[in-house]
Formats: sequence, C-alpha cells, structure tokens
Amino acid sequence: MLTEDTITENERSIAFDTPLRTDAFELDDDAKMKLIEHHFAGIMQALGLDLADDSLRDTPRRVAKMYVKEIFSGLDPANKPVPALFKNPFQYGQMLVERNIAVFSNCEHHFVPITGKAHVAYISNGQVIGLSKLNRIVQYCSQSPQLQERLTIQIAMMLKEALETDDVAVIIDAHHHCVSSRGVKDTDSMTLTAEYSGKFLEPETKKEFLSYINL
Ligand SMILES: Nc1nc2c(ncn2[C@@H]2O[C@H](COP(=O)(O)OP(=O)(O)OP(=O)(O)O)[C@@H](O)[C@H]2O)c(=O)[nH]1
Ligand SMILES: [Zn+2]
Repeated sequence: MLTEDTITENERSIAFDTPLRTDAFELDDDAKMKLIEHHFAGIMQALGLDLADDSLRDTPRRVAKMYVKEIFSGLDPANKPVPALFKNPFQYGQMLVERNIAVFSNCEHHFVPITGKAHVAYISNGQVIGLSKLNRIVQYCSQSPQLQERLTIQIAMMLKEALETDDVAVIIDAHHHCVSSRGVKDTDSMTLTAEYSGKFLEPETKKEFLSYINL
C-alpha cells in the first residue's frame, strides 16, 4: 500500500503518472491519427454502420483528430504548459483560491466524459503565477484518459512544481458519465476528491480553503 509516509515524492510522482509504454512517442501525431482513423473505422464497421453515408464518412478522421489533438493531447509532455511566474512585490502572503475551474476529462475505463469543477489554492512562497495558468494546468492534466483520484494528484503535483511550494490544495467535484449515461445509471451522484499538502494539511488552513469554495 502506497502512503505519503512510506514513499518519496519522486516515487509518488512515478506512481501517479498515466501508464504509458516506453515507445509511446515513437509515432508522430500524424501517424497516430492515421492509425486511430483506421481502427475507429473498424469499430464503426463492426457496429454495422455505413461508412459510405455522407454524415458518417469522416467520423473516423474526426475522432482520430479529437483524440490526438484535443481530448488526449495531455498524454504528450510536449503539450505541457510552461507557467510563467512573476515576482510578488506587494508581498501577498495569503492563500489564493481559484474556484470553479471547468474540468473536461475522460474516464480511462470507458472512454466517456468526466465533467465537473476543480478548486485549487496555493500560498505564495514569494512568487505568483498568472491566473490562467492554473486553468491550463487543470486542462492539461485532464486531457488524458483519467481516474479522478489520479487527476487530482497530478494537478497538485504540477502546481507544486510550477509554484515551487508544497503549499497547495486541489478539490475536484465531478460527474462521471460512465456512472450516469450507462451502467448503474445514477444521474445525480457526484465524486469528490481532494489533495492537500504543506500548510493545507493544517486544520485551520484547510478550513479556510473549504470556507471559500461553496461545495
Ligand atoms: N476509482 C475510480 N473508479 C472509477 C473512475 N471512473 C470510473 N470508475 C469505475 O471503474 C469501475 C470499472 O468497473 P468494471 O466492473 O470493470 O466495469 P463495468 O462492468 O463497466 O462496471 P459498471 O460501471 O458498474 O457497469 C466502475 O465501477 C466505474 O464506476 C474513477 O475516476 N475512479
Ligand atoms: Zn468509466
């Protein structure tokens, strides 16, 4: 069992990487899209769909482009945002909370959407980050086949790396379409995950963060 006490930060980071093969980047994006287009046409064929139909003809190409360039573009570390930090001349030393960041991800078990909100916070160690970069970090981590637990931890790790501080918190409140549109078909349940580190492990700081986000 992995716990924060028994593993190092580096080991934890590897444990929570999205499982990728070592040859994951031997094909370039164009080659990946060609392959996905071919295989997706096979799926449609197996379902009995008529690929000669005007509306369906280009679907394999659309899906391939969407996977590689959009919803799974976060698999490629080349797409990782590089968040610029600014000096903090006004010495803002309180927590900064960005709440209600849209989460659009996809569940790795069924490849259907996970949609919801992320609430992130940090306490500056002397530098501040451009606000939109917090959204970009959430987006990048979301753009892989995901588990909500792993997504939460990956966002926290990337915030720590970008902000050069351990004082970060992440909450995700999300709706899993694999739970609502199929399977158990529960349309109302939401899944809540949290990752706290540094000062956010202290009860008062955690309480202050939670008081801002109106769950
Ligand atoms: N822990 C976790 N589980 C998830 C997440 N997304 C989906 N799941 C669950 O993954 C499980 C996969 O279970 P399986 O029994 O292999 O798949 P299944 O037969 O399609 O299961 P049902 O969804 O119950 O029909 C399901 O219980 C999903 O609800 C996630 O982000 N985290
Ligand atoms: Zn699922």
